[in-house]
Amino acid sequence: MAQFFKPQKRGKAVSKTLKAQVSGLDHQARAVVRGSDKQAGRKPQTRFIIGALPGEVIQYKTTGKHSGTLERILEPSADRRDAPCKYYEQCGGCDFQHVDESYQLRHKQQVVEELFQKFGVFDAATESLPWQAPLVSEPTRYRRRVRLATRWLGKEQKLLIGFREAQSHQIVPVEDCLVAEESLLQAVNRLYPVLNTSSIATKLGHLEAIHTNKPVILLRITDSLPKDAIQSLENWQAEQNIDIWLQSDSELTPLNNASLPFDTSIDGDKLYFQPGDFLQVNGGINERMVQQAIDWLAPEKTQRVYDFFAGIGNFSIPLARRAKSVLAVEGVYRMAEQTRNNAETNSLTNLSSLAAELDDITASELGEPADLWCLDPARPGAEGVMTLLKKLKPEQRPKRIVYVSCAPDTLARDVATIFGLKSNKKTSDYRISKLCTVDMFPQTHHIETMVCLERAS
Ligand SMILES: C[S@@+](CC[C@H](N)C(=O)[O-])C[C@H]1O[C@@H](n2cnc3c(N)ncnc32)[C@H](O)[C@@H]1O
Repeated sequence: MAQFFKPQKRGKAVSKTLKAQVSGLDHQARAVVRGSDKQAGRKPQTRFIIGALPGEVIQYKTTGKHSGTLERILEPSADRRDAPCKYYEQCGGCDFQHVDESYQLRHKQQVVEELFQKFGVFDAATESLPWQAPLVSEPTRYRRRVRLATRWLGKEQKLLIGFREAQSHQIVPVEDCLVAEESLLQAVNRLYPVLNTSSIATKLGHLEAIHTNKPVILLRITDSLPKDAIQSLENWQAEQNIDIWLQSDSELTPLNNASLPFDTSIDGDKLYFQPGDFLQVNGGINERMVQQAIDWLAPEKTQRVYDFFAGIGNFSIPLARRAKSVLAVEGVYRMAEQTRNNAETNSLTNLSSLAAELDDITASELGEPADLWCLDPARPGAEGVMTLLKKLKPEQRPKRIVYVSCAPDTLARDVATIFGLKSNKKTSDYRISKLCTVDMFPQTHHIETMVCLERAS
C-alpha cells in the first residue's frame, strides 16, 4: 500500500505569561517588548502589546508569535493617565487614551519623521523637516459618524449594539461614546426599542449614525425586512425627525424618500452625499484641513488643479472656487457622480469629475496637465499616481503637490518616489516646503498627515 508523507501537526503555541520592560512604541502606538521566553540559540521574540508605554514594566500574555495582551502594569510610566472613557478596558476603538493629547501628537509626528528617515526622504543627522504646528482637534465629541456592530442573541431575545473588542469579534455594548458627537448615540439609543425585535435584529449587519446638517441612521440589512418592520421604522422616522437609510448588497434606499444629507464647505457651498459615501469623520478638523490645503496649494485663477481621490468633492469644490479649472478623479462611480452634482448645485462650471481607477491612470485620461495636484488616498497610498508622475516630463509635472494621508508608511513610500524624480538639471525636482500632522482621530493611534511639495524647476 502506498505510503504518503503526513506532516506532523504542529501543536498550538502555548500561551505564556511574561514580564518585560517596554522599549518603545510602534507606528500603531503598540508597545514593543522583547520577550523573556528566550529559547536556546534563538533571539528573544519581539512582540507588540496594546496599552503599554515606553519604560513601563509589564506582565503580558503571549497570544501569537508577535502579539500579546497586557495583563498588568508592574511599573507605570509617569506619562500614563487614567483613560477618560469608561469602556476603554474592553472597547477596541480608542487605543491611545492612556496618555494625554499632547503626548499623542508628539508620538504621531515622531512616527512620520522616523518613516521619512527610513524611506530616505531626509537624513536626521544633517537636515530637519519643515514641520508646521499640528492642526489640533477637540479631544472628545469630534466624530460626526460612527459605525456600530450588532448581534442578535436568540436565546435572550436581545439585540447587542456596540463596538468590537480589540482583536476580537466580541461586541462591547455601549450607550455613549466619548469621541462621538452626543446626538449620534442618542439617536441610536432612541431607535433601539424598534430594532430590538427579531424581525429586524436578525437581519441587521451593522449600523451607522451620521450627523452633518441632520441626524441620519444607516442600517446595513442582510435580508429584506418584512412590511410591518418597515412600517415601524417609518413611524419612528416620522416621530423623531431622524432619517433612516437601508443598505443591502445591491442598493441604498432612503425610507420614505428621506432627503440627502449635506456637509458645508469652507465657502458655505453644500456638499451632498449618500450615507454610504466617504465623509471625513472629524468635521471641525476637516474644515481646517481643507483650508490649509488651499493655503498651501495657493491656487490662482490661471491655474488648473487635479484633485485625486476626490470622494464627493471635499477639496475639489473649494479649489474650484479659486482656480481656473479642477479635475476631480474618484474611483467609486457614485461618488464621482455626486461630485459632478455638487459642482452643479453650487453653480461651479469649471469643475469636471472623472470616475477612474487611479492605480493605473494615464496622462491621456486626464487631458490638459495641471499646475497643482491634491492627493488624498486611502491607506494603500497613491502608487498609481506616482507611476504617472514618473512618466511625465519635468515641465509637465505640477508646481505644487499637497498630499493628505491617513497612513504614514505609504505616505513616506510615495514621498520617497517624488524625491527620486530628477529635474532637467538632474538634481532632485521636489522639496518638502511644509508638513504637519492633523489631529483627525484623537485618542486613537491613527495618524493623518499633510505634506506640501514644491517643484524646483
Ligand atoms: C481618504 S478618502 C478621501 C476622499 C476625499 N478627498 C475627502 O476628503 O472626502 C479616499 C478616496 O479615494 C477613493 N479611492 C481609493 N482607492 C482608489 C483608487 N485606487 N482609485 C480611485 N479612487 C480611489 C475612495 O473611494 C475614497 O473616496
